[in-house]
Amino acid sequence: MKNILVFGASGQLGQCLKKVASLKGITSIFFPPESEANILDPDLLAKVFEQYKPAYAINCAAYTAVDKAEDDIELARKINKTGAANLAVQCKAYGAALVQISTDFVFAGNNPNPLSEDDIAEPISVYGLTKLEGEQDVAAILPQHFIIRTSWLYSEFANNFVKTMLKLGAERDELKIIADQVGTPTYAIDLAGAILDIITSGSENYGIYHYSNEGVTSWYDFAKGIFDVSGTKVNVFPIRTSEYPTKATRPAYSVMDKARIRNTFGLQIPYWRDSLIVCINALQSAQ
Ligand SMILES: NC(=O)C1=CN([C@@H]2O[C@H](COP(=O)(O)OP(=O)(O)OC[C@H]3O[C@@H](n4cnc5c(N)ncnc54)[C@H](OP(=O)(O)O)[C@@H]3O)[C@@H](O)[C@H]2O)C=CC1
Ligand SMILES: Cc1cn([C@H]2C[C@H](O)[C@@H](COP(=O)(O)OP(=O)(O)O[C@H]3O[C@@H](C)C(=O)[C@@H](O)[C@H]3O)O2)c(=O)[nH]c1=O
Repeated sequence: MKNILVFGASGQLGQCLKKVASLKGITSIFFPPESEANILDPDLLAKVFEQYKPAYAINCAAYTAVDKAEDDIELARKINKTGAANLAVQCKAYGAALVQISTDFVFAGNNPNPLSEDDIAEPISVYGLTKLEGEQDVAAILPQHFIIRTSWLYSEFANNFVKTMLKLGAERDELKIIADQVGTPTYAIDLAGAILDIITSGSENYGIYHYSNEGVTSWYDFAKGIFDVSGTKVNVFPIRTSEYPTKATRPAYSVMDKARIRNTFGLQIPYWRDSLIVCINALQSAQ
C-alpha cells in the first residue's frame, strides 16, 4: 500500500481518519503534527513530502470557525485557499493525488432541491467563499484531485454540534434551535471510511463529489434526535433563523445529492439517525 499523508491531523476529521485507518488495518497512513506539517509553510511541506513520498495527501486542515471568519478574512483565506494550494503544489511535485475536503457552505442555499456537484456555488459567508477558493486553486493546480464536499460534521472527537447540544442539554432546562435551516448531518467516522475506501480502491475518477449521511433534517430536528437518542431531558423549541442572529449567514437549504459518489465508488451511505446512534453510543461508553 502506498503512503497516505494526513494534514490537519489533530482536528475532528483527522482524528476520525486515524481511528478508521486503524480499524481497517491500514498502516501506511501518517499523521504529522501541525508543527511538522503546517500547510502555510511551503518549506515544511516540502520536507514532509520528501520524508514520506506519499501517493495521497488528505487535507483536513481548515479554518472552520464560521462566525469568526467574518472578521478574520485574511487568516481564513490563507488557511482555506492558500494552504490548500500549497498542498496541491507539493502533490504535483511528488505525483500524489489530493483529497481536499470542502463544505456545503459553498452554496447559497436558496433553492430547495438537493444540490449536485454541477450546481453553481455562490457562497454567502467568508468561510464558504474561502473554501470555494481553495477548491478552485486545487482544481487549477492539480488534475489528480478528489474534492469532497460534506456537511454538518460531528463525531466523538473535537468540537461539533452534537457535543455542544449534549453539553447545553445537561446545563439548561430549555433550548431554542433554528428549524428553518435544512441539511444533512455527517458522522465524520462515516466520511473517514468513505475517503479511505476511495483511496484504497485505486480509482482515478478524479473530480468533485458530495458526501453526507442520507436523509434530510433541520438543526432543530437534529437536536431533538440528539436528545432522544442520548436520553437527555430538555425542552427544545423551534425558532426561525432571524431569532438567532449570527455574524455569518448560513445556507437555508444545503441538502446535497450524493448519487455521483455512490455510483462512482459503490459506497453505501448510512442514514443520519443510524449514525447518530453509533456516535452517541461511542460518547456514552467513553464516559
Ligand atoms: N466541522 C464541520 O461541520 C464541517 C467541516 N467541513 C470541512 O471538513 C474538514 C475537516 O473539518 P473538521 O475536522 O471538522 O475541522 P477542525 O476545525 O476540527 O479541524 C481543522 C484542523 O486544521 C488545523 N489547522 C488549522 N490551520 C492549520 C495549518 N496552517 N496547518 C495545519 N493544520 C491546520 C486545526 O488546528 P487548530 O485547531 O490548532 O487551529 C484543526 O486541527 C475541513 O476542510 C472543513 O472545512 C465541511 C463541512 C462541515
Ligand atoms: C448552539 C446553537 C446553535 N444554533 C444554530 C446556529 C446554526 O444555524 C446551527 C449550527 O450551529 P453551529 O455553530 O454548531 O454550526 P456551524 O458552525 O454553522 O456548522 C457548520 O460548520 C462548518 C465548518 C461547515 O462546513 C458546515 O457544514 C456546518 O457544519 O445551529 C441554534 O439555533 N441554537 C443554539 O443554541
